[in-house]
Amino acid sequence: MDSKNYNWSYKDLLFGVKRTSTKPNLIKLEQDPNNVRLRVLPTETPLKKRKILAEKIDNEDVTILSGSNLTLNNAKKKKQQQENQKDEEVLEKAQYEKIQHLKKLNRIYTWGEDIPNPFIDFSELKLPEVLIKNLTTFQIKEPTPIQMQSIPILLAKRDLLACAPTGSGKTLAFILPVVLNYLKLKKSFQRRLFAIVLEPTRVLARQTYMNFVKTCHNLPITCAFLDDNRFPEKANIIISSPKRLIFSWNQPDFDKTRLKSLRWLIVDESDRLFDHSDSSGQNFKDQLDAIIHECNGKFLKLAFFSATFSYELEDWCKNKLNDLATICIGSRNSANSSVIQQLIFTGDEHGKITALRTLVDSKLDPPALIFTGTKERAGQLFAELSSLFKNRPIQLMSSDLTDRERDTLIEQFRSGQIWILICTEMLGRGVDFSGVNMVVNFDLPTSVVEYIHRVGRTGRAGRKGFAITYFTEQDMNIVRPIATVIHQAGFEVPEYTLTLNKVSKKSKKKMKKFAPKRSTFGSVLKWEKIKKVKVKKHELKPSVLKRKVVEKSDEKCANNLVKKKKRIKNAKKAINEA
Ligand SMILES: Nc1ncnc2c1ncn2[C@@H]1O[C@H](COP(=O)(O)OP(=O)(O)OP(=O)(O)O)[C@@H](O)[C@H]1O
Repeated sequence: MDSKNYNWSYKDLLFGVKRTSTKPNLIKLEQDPNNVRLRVLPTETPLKKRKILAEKIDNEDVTILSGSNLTLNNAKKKKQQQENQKDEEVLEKAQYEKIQHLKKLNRIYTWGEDIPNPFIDFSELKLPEVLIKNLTTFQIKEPTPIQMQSIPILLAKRDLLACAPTGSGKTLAFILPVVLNYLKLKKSFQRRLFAIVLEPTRVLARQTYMNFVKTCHNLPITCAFLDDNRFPEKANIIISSPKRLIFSWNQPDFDKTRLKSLRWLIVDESDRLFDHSDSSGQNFKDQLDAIIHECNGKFLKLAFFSATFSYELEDWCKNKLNDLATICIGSRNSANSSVIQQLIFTGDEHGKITALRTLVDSKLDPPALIFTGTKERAGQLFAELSSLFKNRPIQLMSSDLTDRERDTLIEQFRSGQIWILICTEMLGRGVDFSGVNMVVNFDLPTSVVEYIHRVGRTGRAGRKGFAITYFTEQDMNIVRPIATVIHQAGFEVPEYTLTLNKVSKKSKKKMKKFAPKRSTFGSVLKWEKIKKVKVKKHELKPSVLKRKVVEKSDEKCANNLVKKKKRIKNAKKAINEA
């Protein structure tokens, strides 16, 4: 039996490639004329019935061995066994080749011992009816490549490090196995804390929480989003930022024994978490160590997901975890292949405004996200575009807004009420705006990782997207890596950008802390005017400030509010003096 004789047919999916058979794990033996399927009848079957059956089954691949035929001598039996073993080996080989072929087609690369095979169809997971219904409601019919591979690994309860492009469905790739593993628990264990999902920001934690809620609709699972300091009492799955989680554990009424039952710790956007240093100097590695120290249950498993690969994270996982499985979909650190990318030289900052104006006037395909390097520049650009295009719904997302205002803006952008959203790195990662048609990098991102995530806000869930990146004379020392990524994805870039000097380690480090200095553009005064109005609107009276502090019962929040108030006061003073 030669596996090459199999004539599998594959169909292209939104994300990947799938074999068309509805029973993917069964090799169709009938396709090979050399195959013989054996059917053994018990000896007690009457001779008459045996004869009738033999005549009835007019099928070459079925041989009926009657009871009397089973009285083979030992030599014949041995031969038969050898042949059976050979057949099994051939079948195994065919199965192995089929899986390898499927992995190759979907660009699924794995490392680790005994990696479970990817699945092809959700029906193979034997999902409960309710779950199937929930997925279908959200148009989820076929698994994406990361889901094909990560779900079987997590169902096998293995530690995992997974890297897959932006918008490729990583969230569901951990939600589904966590939910399925939970549903498999004995009823007596089902009332306990089962999984914690860590997200780098509140916006992302809320988004992932919403995805859990949608997936678990009508299922006996309680999910909670840790938005204040209280660790939810009855939740089975908690979604939080690491900082907020640690803070909630430090509350006097927190019962640490609850963490003993924890089975899963999922870290999303994991490379950013490893990279990130907050103002207190504490980085995520320390926070994660603290979290793992507390969650030291015997059965705890860890899974890390990200769109960009970090060697630091890989080293950490290899050192700390046993029996780690690693997945990478496509090439490491490359932009999503559904996005058409363009790199445009504009000379200087005024050139950028001219180019953007032409773009908005002619071929802007809303909804669009425009990224700037700092929140000040985002404000200036907002002022500039709002005065140029008075009738277009343009908005500004800024860290000065309250959580609620940010949530509202995101919802309005998702629903199409806002056409152009100007923002900073704050929305660069993880946020799922599945309908975004265009991303404009008004300011060149300072690293390839930043570029990949920003550009990944479009071209999600298999849709096409378009990304334009501007650069000026001032960016000549940092443009090369980004030009290389765009070029490697098969798009044209100005030839000279590929041969410019490499970015030194020192300036890479510096750029992580401070945005590159850029000349101003348009009229700064316009933004100052708008800001003044905004400052008035958001001005925090002492009574409001006090109430907010009490509401949040969070000393740090209070400090931040006081600092914010001081900043606003200084800004007002500066404006008045000017
Ligand atoms: N199997 C599927 N079929 C169709 N759509 C899917 C499937 N899985 C996920 N999606 C959709 O794809 C979109 C992107 O998914 P998700 O946000 O999980 O991407 P991601 O890989 O986490 O991206 P990022 O790295 O940018 O965070 C979502 O809108 C989600 O609903």
